[in-house]
Amino acid sequence: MTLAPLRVTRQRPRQDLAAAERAAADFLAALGIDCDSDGLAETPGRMARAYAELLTPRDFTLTTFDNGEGYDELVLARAIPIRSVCEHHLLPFLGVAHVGYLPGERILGLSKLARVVELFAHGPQVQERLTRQIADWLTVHLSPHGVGVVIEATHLCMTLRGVQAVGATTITSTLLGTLRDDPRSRAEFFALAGIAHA
Ligand SMILES: Nc1nc2c(ncn2[C@@H]2O[C@H](COP(=O)(O)OP(=O)(O)OP(=O)(O)O)[C@@H](O)[C@H]2O)c(=O)[nH]1
Ligand SMILES: [Zn+2]
Repeated sequence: MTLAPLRVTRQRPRQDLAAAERAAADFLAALGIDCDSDGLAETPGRMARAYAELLTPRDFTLTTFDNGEGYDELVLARAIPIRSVCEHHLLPFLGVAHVGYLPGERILGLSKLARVVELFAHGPQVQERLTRQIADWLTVHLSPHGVGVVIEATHLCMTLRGVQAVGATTITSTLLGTLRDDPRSRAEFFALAGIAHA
């Protein structure tokens, strides 16, 4: 097998944690929350660091391999944990992603499917775009015959506040190539992902 390591790095946004901490303190003060008590004194700093962590993806090395053995069955990673923040409220949405592909020229290490999910989950997102970005990225880097991505998530902006639809989950999917066009492959993908599909 031929190794083709590829270091995946994201252009990190300029981050000024001290400014973010001051802004968090102002934000809380504007909402009438007094940070002078012992318990809250460090909170603006924690908020700044927590959001910096949530919004910044980790770099990783992606190694793809020639599909020398010609493996042509579905490869699927089920229930990859997903955590992101919605770009409308900057509140978390949490759930799982099922990511599969029908190998073409290239295959990749199984852990990298979860890495790709993590790469796009960081930063302000909407679930539909996140789903599509994962599928497109795999299509570009693996030239597979098909790609399927399903995300099932709970949005805290929908459950904790607003409409307070506690327990509601949102499912999004992107199917490309054979997984979109061939009913048998599509049904197999949904069956292996454990999703009821008419
Ligand atoms: N399509 C989509 N919508 C999202 C996502 N995350 C949050 N939203 C929605 O974004 C919308 C923002 O609507 P607005 O009316 O501008 O904001 P809002 O007044 O806070 O809306 P409510 O949540 O209904 O109180 C809401 O309907 C959210 O449920 C997502 O990933 N995809
Ligand atoms: Zn939201």
